[in-house]
Amino acid sequence: MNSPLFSLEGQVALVTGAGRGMGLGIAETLARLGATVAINDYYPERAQAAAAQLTEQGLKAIAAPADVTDYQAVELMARDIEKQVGGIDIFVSNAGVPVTGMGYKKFIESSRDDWQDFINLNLFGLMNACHVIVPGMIERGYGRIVAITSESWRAGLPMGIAAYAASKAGAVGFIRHLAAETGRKGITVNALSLGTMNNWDSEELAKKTCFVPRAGSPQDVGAGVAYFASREASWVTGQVLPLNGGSLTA
Ligand SMILES: NC(=O)c1ccc[n+]([C@@H]2O[C@H](COP(=O)([O-])OP(=O)(O)OC[C@H]3O[C@@H](n4cnc5c(N)ncnc54)[C@H](O)[C@@H]3O)[C@@H](O)[C@H]2O)c1
Ligand SMILES: CC(C)C1=CC=C(C(=O)O)[C@@H](O)[C@H]1O
Repeated sequence: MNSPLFSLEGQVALVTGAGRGMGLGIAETLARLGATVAINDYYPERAQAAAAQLTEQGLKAIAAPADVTDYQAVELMARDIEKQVGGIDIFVSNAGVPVTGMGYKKFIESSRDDWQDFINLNLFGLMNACHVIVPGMIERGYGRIVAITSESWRAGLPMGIAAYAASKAGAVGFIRHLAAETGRKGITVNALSLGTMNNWDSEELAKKTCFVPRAGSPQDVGAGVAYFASREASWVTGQVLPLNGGSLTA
């Protein structure tokens, strides 16, 4: 019998920063589609609680704590996931808000240390994991990579997030090149670009700025990732899908 459309049965997915927020929504969606999900987070107890939340619902999940900005920690994490549940078929790079917070600051008032946190997480965090995970995907001839970026990579905003936006733009440049280098090996690499989401007290802003007048949810993000992560999306690569309720249309 053919599997149902968009089934991820038998596949292993790693989602970074999945202990809460958008990442947890992504992990739950992929698990509901049948994947075994490795829940990464910087905070081990957060990763464990999220994995327990999913397994209590009868879904397949394990905790995979690590700081994604630390290359060696990512290597160890990937090896451990492989040992426990098998090679990683789907990688979602979601961790993007530093554990020190967004630290909103006008660019000229920010320091090089402030910039470093964003670049380390959104650019090196993504590159570390891809460098570790892609060789296994190439060996198996299959892989799906999804990076979570932010509409701030393409829209100038006066919110004091220039370094964050630059790190997200860097991630978009990177995924396009990785897509070009891996498309012939059965791997697709795409990004979802998020607008105003519902975990940052931004419902009022979203009501004013979105055609669909609400902030986006972890379930909205999970559904977008599920498409890119599916076998069915095998001809979609190097693309960025805006997920923003219509707040930006160009
Ligand atoms: N929430 C929004 O409004 C919004 C808007 C646009 C884009 N985004 C993007 O969506 C993604 C998820 O955001 P969120 O709002 O759910 O974030 P969040 O802060 O609610 O959760 C992110 C998780 O990532 C973990 N994390 C942080 N640094 C890490 C590291 N070095 N290694 C491993 N885990 C780490 C945190 O511990 C946290 O549990 C991010 O990439 C963010 O940039 C969010
Ligand atoms: C442009 C707007 C929809 C927007 C972009 C990026 C955000 C982010 O924090 O990453 C949002 O807060 C949002 O306002």
